[in-house]
Amino acid sequence: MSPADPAQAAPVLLVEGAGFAYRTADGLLPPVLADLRHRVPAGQMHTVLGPVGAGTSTLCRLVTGLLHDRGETSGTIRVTAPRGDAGTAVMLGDDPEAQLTGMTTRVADELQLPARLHGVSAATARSRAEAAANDLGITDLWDRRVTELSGGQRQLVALAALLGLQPDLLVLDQPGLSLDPTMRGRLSAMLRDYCDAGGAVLVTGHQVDEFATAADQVLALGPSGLASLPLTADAVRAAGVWDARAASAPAPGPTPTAGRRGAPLLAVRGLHAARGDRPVLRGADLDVHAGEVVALMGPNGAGKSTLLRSLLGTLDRRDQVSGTITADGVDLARLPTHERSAHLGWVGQDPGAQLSAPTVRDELMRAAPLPRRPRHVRDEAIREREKQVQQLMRAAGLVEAADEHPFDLDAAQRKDVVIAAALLRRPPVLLLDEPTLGRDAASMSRLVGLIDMQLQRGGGVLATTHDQHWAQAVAHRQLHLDSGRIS
Ligand SMILES: Nc1ncnc2c1ncn2[C@@H]1O[C@H](COP(=O)(O)OP(=O)(O)OP(=O)(O)O)[C@@H](O)[C@H]1O
Repeated sequence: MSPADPAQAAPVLLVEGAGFAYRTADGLLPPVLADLRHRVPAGQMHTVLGPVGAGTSTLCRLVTGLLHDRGETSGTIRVTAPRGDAGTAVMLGDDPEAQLTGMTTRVADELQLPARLHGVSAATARSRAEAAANDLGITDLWDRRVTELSGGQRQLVALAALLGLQPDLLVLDQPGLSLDPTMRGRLSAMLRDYCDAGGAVLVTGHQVDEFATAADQVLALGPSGLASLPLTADAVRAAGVWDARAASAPAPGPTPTAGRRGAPLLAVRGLHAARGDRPVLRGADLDVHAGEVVALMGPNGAGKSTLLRSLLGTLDRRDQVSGTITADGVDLARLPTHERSAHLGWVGQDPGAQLSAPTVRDELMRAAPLPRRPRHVRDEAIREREKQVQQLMRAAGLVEAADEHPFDLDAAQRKDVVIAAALLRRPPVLLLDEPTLGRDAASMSRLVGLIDMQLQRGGGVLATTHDQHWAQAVAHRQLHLDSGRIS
């Protein structure tokens, strides 16, 4: 057998009868993964899809050796280099906020750090970083500060830094999360080149996107393990996965025309915003009417989050904002953030930043202030809140997670907790930054259910998203932000 012969050579990734069970203080939990069998040969990209909770993220951590002390592994998992020695595997995780090392200030340093920490010479680390930045189209970020990147920019910088390690196996958990369609296309082309150069790639996720259609094999992860997944609409639906290629989301409540007859709930005119000395918004205008969902689309770094945060008044002090923001006849631009939040409910890109209670139920019970006295009024308000919380947890599919710590939930569920909390404050307009990230089919339906509750009570929604098909199916109007203006 010659290792040079790809048909005979050991696969880069061998998974043979593998499984994993997490350990808690009370002992081993039932296995999340059991008896998995699969091989990824050099030169191939395989995509494993499954609903939230199927274990796709656990699979990524298992094959990259990140779970040793978290529980019990069974079976064999082996990564092999082309010459037959033990190979290297690296993983890009699914949390865009937690991707970066936190040890550098500038993007150029962040891109070189992993290679430098693995003993690669300074000159080689730099040339690899330059090549990766070039391949991913992020050379313009080279001199930027790491803290000043948008969500999508962070994701690409983290990936470029990992590429500097030249791993045999690249494992990517939901790499399309936070990326605009152009960047998703560019990344999947880059992964193909990586395979053509002899690497192997394993991508996991909950959605059929560019990474599934570009893969050599697509598999579904379900209760009975891994099985080949044909990318037909029926098979994808049966696997519980969201099909980002087709507009299959149920549309939410009231028709836009009904709401758009009256004055808008929110009117934004001539909004300018600069992050430090970098102009981002250059005179953006938009309206949100009662009963409508407005989707705000635009490339990574276009300024969608900047726009939402300008409305709420939560940009940094050194950032400059001007323009008028009118809600219910009030110019919000003159109000401090806590007063704006009576008009605008906020669900940011990183739901973790908005969670503080030890359980989901507590988070929702505390979402809006309750009267302190007299006692009977407070008791009545608590009973009413409990009813609302129960109803929202049912709509958000959170009943079983009521007593869990919000940080133990997956990213989409965490976001649903924050949306439910925002709904309890009954804001006229709900601002959702990337609500579609990381959702499977069931979780997309629950999102529409929550949005529908806001519309049914006469509110409006302004949501940023990179999911064009979701926007087509769910939004009553789509706006495009580019070069600081909205069209
Ligand atoms: N704290 C900050 N300081 C300075 N510049 C920033 C800061 N945060 C973001 N930026 C820059 O402002 C621009 C707009 O970023 P923003 O996060 O609003 O974009 P976005 O459209 O939401 O992007 P994405 O789709 O990737 O989330 C980008 O060039 C980004 O690098």
